[in-house]
Parts: sequence; structure tokens; C-alpha cells
Amino acid sequence: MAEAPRIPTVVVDDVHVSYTVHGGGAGHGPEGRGAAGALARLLGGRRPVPAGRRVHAVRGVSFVAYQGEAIGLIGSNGSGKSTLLKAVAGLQPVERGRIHTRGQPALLGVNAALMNDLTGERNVILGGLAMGMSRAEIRERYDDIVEFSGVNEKEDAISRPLRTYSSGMAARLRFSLAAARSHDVLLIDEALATGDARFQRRSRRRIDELRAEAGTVFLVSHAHATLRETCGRALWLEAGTLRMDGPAEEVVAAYEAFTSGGA
Ligand SMILES: Nc1ncnc2c1ncn2[C@@H]1O[C@H](COP(=O)(O)OP(=O)(O)OP(=O)(O)O)[C@@H](O)[C@H]1O
Repeated sequence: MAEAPRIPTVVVDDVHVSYTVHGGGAGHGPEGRGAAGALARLLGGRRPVPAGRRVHAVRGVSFVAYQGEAIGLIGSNGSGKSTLLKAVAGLQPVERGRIHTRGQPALLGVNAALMNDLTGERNVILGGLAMGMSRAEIRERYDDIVEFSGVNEKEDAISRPLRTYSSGMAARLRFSLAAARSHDVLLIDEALATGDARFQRRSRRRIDELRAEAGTVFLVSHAHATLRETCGRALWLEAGTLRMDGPAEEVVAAYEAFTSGGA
């Protein structure tokens, strides 16, 4: 039996992404002057980056993703995984190189910009319209979206303004909305996926369904078991470069060997 032709959904060609960091210490190092420096010292948080510093987060990454694939992204903290997803979603401009995608990729949790002063119900309707759903489609799926999100489990939260939601509730509503329609390319940054264990199981099942609906799924996760279970292929990013691209089992094993040896 002849193999069906593989349909590319995302083509990333020698992509570079940089951030320019403005302000934050006014170029005088961690001490900084004035109120910003004093605040930074008080909070004792991250060292401010000198003004105008460039962070070259993604450095010449290339790969092709195909329909039906679930691709995991692994790599150390700050290796560029979230930046690469944002670039594929079109939310982060690329400095050099090109990204071609089939359809509009959806980054779960970010694309649906919910509005704090509106009720959950209005947010579902407006968010649905913003994602290109028709009013009839939204009406048809409204109950499912609310039920999936579970925000109404304890009380009638859906008729309350979003600002009264916990961050977990808002994240669940956002996920439910984004997952309500199938996407050609679905990007999931696990750092954004909050929710309790039950909601996570439900979202895992929904991700599987979305994948079966012939899209391509990208998943950033530090949970190796999740990557092995969910993804057939994995990309390993390190310091902004693509270190390995292959079957998820092999890539995760190589990354584990790297981190246990190097740490
Ligand atoms: N908005 C921003 N402004 C400046 N630098 C940024 C910004 N976002 C990310 N960076 C920097 O870009 C680099 C890559 O960050 P990114 O968040 O893509 O990494 P990551 O692999 O997703 O990390 P993690 O595993 O910790 O989530 C890091 O050096 C980070 O500090």
C-alpha cells in the first residue's frame, strides 16, 4: 500500500528571534539608579538587564512539521522554547528567516485575550467570534465550552465578571475556548496550562482529539512522561539552537543523559 503524502503544516526556515531589553537599571548594572534601581534592590528579584541589551533567544532553527504529528519541545530553562512557539503563532516577530504555516496557528492560553470586566459568558461569545466562529457555532458549542471549563461546577461563575475568577479558573476558560474548535496547528505551552489534575486529564484527552482531527500539535513541557506519552517526535532546543530532532523517546533520552551528566 502506498503511503499517503505527508502534508507540511509548519515550515521554519533558519529562524532567528531576538529581544531588545529597554530600561531596567539604566545601563548601570544590577545596582541601577533612581526609583527603578531602588525597587529592584528592595524586591531582590532578577538582576536588571542593562538598557538596550539584545537577547538572541532563537538562533537559526529549521524544521518541517506535518499534519497529524504531535511534537514536543524540550530544553533547559531559557533555551527558547516559548519564544519559538510565539514566533510560530505569529505573536513574536522573527528577526531573520521565515515561518510558513497552514492556517492560523492557535497558541492555547494566549490567543484568546479575555476581558476582565466582562462576564465569563460574554467572554466566551466574544472570544469565539475573535477565533472566527460564527454566532450559530458559538451558540451550538456554548454549553460544551462552559462545561469543559468546569468554572460553573460550584456556583454560577459564568455570569460573573472575569476579574472575580481565580487565575486557574480564567486559564481553564481560556483553554476551553481555544480547544472548542479544531485548529490546523495547535501550540500548547504547558507553562500556561494551569488547572488541577482532573482538568489536566480532560485537557489531555481534548488534545488527543484535536490531534486526531488532523492538525499538528506542539507541546512545550518539562514533564518527560507527558512528552513520551503525547508526542511522537521531539525537538530539543539548547541556548536557542536545535540540538536534536527525532522520535520523542530518543530525544528525551538524549536530553536526560545530557542533564544528568551536566548538572
Ligand atoms: N519578553 C522578553 N524580553 C526579553 N528577553 C526575553 C523575553 N522573553 C524571553 N526572553 C529571553 O529569551 C530567552 C529564551 O526564553 P524562553 O522563554 O523562550 O525560554 P524557554 O525555553 O521557554 O524557557 P523555560 O523552560 O524557562 O520556560 C531567555 O534568555 C529569556 O530570558
